[in-house]
Amino acid sequence: MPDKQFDYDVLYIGSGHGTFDGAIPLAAKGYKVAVVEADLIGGTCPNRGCNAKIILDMPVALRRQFEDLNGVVTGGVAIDWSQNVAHKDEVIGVLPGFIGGLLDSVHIDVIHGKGVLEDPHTVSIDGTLKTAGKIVIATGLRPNRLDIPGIDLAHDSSDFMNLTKMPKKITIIGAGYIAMEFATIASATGADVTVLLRGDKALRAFHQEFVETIISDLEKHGVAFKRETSVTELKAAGDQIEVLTSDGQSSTTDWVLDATGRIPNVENIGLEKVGVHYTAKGVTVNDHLQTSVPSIYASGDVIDKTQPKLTPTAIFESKYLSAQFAGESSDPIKYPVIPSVVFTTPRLAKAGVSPETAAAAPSDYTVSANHIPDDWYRQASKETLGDNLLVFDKAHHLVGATEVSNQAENVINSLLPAIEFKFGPAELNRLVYLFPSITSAAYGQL
Ligand SMILES: Cc1cc2nc3c(=O)[nH]c(=O)nc-3n(C[C@H](O)[C@H](O)[C@H](O)COP(=O)(O)OP(=O)(O)OC[C@H]3O[C@@H](n4cnc5c(N)ncnc54)[C@H](O)[C@@H]3O)c2cc1C
Ligand SMILES: NC(=O)c1ccc[n+]([C@@H]2O[C@H](COP(=O)([O-])OP(=O)(O)OC[C@H]3O[C@@H](n4cnc5c(N)ncnc54)[C@H](O)[C@@H]3O)[C@@H](O)[C@H]2O)c1
Repeated sequence: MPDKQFDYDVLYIGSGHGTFDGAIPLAAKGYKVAVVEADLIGGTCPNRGCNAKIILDMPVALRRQFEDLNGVVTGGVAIDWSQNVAHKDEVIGVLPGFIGGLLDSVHIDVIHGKGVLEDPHTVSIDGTLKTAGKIVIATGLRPNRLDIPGIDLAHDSSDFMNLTKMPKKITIIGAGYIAMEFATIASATGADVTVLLRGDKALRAFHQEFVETIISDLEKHGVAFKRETSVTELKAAGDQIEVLTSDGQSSTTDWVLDATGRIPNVENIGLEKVGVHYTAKGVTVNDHLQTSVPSIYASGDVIDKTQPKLTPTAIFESKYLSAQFAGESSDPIKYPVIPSVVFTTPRLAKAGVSPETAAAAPSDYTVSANHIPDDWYRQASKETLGDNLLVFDKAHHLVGATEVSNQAENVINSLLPAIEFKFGPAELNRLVYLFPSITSAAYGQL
């Protein structure tokens, strides 16, 4: 029950999904909760991550559908970038107020400013001290900055999403989620895009054959990929930027996106002073998301973890902590199957046991392969490329799926209950789906 010796029962540092999905139900149960936020309420995902990005991607995905249905649908489709950004701003602009309103509705104190740990129960916010029985570090990640001369000439993902005019020529450093998604958006909007890969692989956590499908499709759409090419320096060259690379070459571009990863916000928040352990990957926690200081927990992207640093993971963790703090459970955290998707066109999505794990243990798993254009439902939208791999255990339960296609995120989402709850024939036979639909197409393959 609420503890009267502190200002709050729980104080969260950061207001992203690692906080608010759990803080709101906790406060609704009568616990006294505070949220400290140095920037926009709601954190990265709504303001400069998932929500913002997917709005900019909507016309890009639509353009792809038009392209596929070319001949059936006639007339060109061009993306007006400034309208696209204006639309994004209109939709996400209200989100901090909306999320702030949800916090307010359950009497959570929102304190604006930078939170710094002073002791195991005290946080200072720009000089004001607040105490809490429990403190949650949910400070998230920030963009990595390459350590090369001239890096100040490069930009990050937030700058890209706020561009008022799409540059003619864009160079992207890195080949992870942000690089591939933003290369897709920029190219579809008319930019001449070059992606520089330090090694020879993009999207390392995904099935490489499917990653190559995306790369060759982007290449067909004009994106250049240069592998084994590290950037050594950026130089101002009039209105342009000169990009010097490890192969001794140099090229000019209008705009550079440094998409070399995101790093945890663990510095200058008092972790050393209070004794909270952390690594370069984030705050170290036990199986109750508790740090090395028992009254201090961590949630969301700032945790050093093996699970993907994504919004669904942050939501699950903040809800887990909420139930712990309310005394509803004392179980260690047990992560469900966490799906992930790269919003390129086509999309690349996956969940559960990977084809690589299955291939390494052929006595435990079987894998079935499906070519997307063979399915009549995908023929309806003239999808011309795409594949999936479905992984089954010995009892023929679906335990993993990975797909590259225009509708991969919806296929993987549809299959998720079967993977998480290990549906067998009895459960599968009880499920009927709206027909025709992507879900019925997805289950038709099992
Ligand atoms: C461009 C981009 C696209 C993305 N797209 C997707 C997607 O499509 N799907 C998906 O699942 N995930 C996506 N992500 C990842 C997703 O945004 C994160 O996983 C999610 O936001 C993590 O939530 P969080 O609460 O842990 O951290 P954040 O949302 O980063 O919140 C942390 C908050 O803490 C605040 N803060 C930091 N230090 C302090 C301090 N000392 N005092 C006070 N406040 C502080 C920050 O200002 C921030 O608001 C994307 C990320 C980016 C950058
Ligand atoms: N669809 C989604 O769910 C989505 C979309 C965008 C971002 N995100 C989240 O944001 C995080 C950050 O995305 P990201 O794309 O910045 O990171 P990432 O970790 O996915 O990719 C980083 C890329 O930079 C490369 N790199 C790293 N150091 C480098 C160096 N010194 N020189 C050259 N290349 C280097 C890596 O090899 C990799 O290709 C993701 O891990 C994910 O959690 C998710």
